[in-house]
Amino acid sequence: MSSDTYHAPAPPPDVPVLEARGLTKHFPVKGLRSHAVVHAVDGVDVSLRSGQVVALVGESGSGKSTIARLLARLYTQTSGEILLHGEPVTAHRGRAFRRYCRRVQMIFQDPFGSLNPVHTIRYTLTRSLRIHQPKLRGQALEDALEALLNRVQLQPERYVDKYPHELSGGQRQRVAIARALAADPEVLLADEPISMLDVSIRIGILNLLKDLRDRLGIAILYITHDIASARYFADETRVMYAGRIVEHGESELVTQEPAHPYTQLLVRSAPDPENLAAQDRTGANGEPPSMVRPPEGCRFSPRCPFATDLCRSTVPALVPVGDGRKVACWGYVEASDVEPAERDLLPVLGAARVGVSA
Ligand SMILES: Nc1ncnc2c1ncn2[C@@H]1O[C@H](COP(=O)(O)OP(=O)(O)OP(=O)(O)O)[C@@H](O)[C@H]1O
Repeated sequence: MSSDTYHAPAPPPDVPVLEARGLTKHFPVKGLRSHAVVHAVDGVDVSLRSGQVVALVGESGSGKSTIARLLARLYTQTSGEILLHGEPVTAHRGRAFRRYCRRVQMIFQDPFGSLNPVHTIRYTLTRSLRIHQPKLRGQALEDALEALLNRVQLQPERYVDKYPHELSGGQRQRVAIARALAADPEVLLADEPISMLDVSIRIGILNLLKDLRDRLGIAILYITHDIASARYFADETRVMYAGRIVEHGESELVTQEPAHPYTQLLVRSAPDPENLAAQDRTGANGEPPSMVRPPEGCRFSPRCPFATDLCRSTVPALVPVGDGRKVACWGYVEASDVEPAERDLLPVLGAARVGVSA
């Protein structure tokens, strides 16, 4: 990165920098003599815009990391499209692929594992700068290295010659972010970037990412199981359950007035979102479903206290519920929008609809 100002080509305002449409990934199940697959991601749409953070929230195993890896082109999708500035992305190797990888960088959960312990910070960052900006030489390379460390709020003279084991977890994650910035990316895919860090330093990393969003105009996909951090950090929140998006909208709305019974369960179980198996006050209970044989219809229906036969048999589409929010739940579908025979099967969510116009 050669200066403080964002100089990637500005997309037209209504074209997302990076977009996924109907993204689907099925992993073959190894060892079985069948065509069984893990339905990790099914028909997911995501749009990332310059200077915006989108949070992807859900329990472990809901498919969040698979989406990040598909967008980073570490996996090939089973179906669906990925578009960069509105252009379909198809390359898996060669120059076009390398150009895509420069624009779309990933930050991993584990800053301990993602930095090579035998190299200094200078080596790691200089190597990344050389790969992504090969014209930088001599003093210009030194200046870029210094700018990168300043950008992630690490004093160059203090940290540049240190090894990863001499840094704290938060400092290591800052170096990992600096390495991604060396490519001058337009998109950062941050997969649980704070979950392995001490609680006391998490906010500092989120504030750094916010600063990159605001000052460099970077689009950020923030993957987390912690819906409270999505409220703090993300402009938009998408809630995933068993490979599908069940609700999305402005983070403030989704986190303060959750509409989908699963989002309500997530919000109620914060700050311990992994502890969802016990009976919840809404009556939702049980475990996430098998992803090899996911339930027909709404995948949340086996756990949902409001589920009817319609929920158990037919997948609900994402329907608008006002203020730009969409929810995939039969409880929000207007009776006039379904066949007369199905009207009696629409679930009545009662108190679950609080805060959302019917
Ligand atoms: N390479 C793979 N081969 C087979 N199955 C996989 C593979 N990667 C992920 N899965 C399965 O796909 C589903 C979604 O996994 P994924 O890691 O995307 O979920 P996640 O929401 O990111 O969970 P976590 O927060 O635990 O990382 C899980 O059932 C997982 O076991």
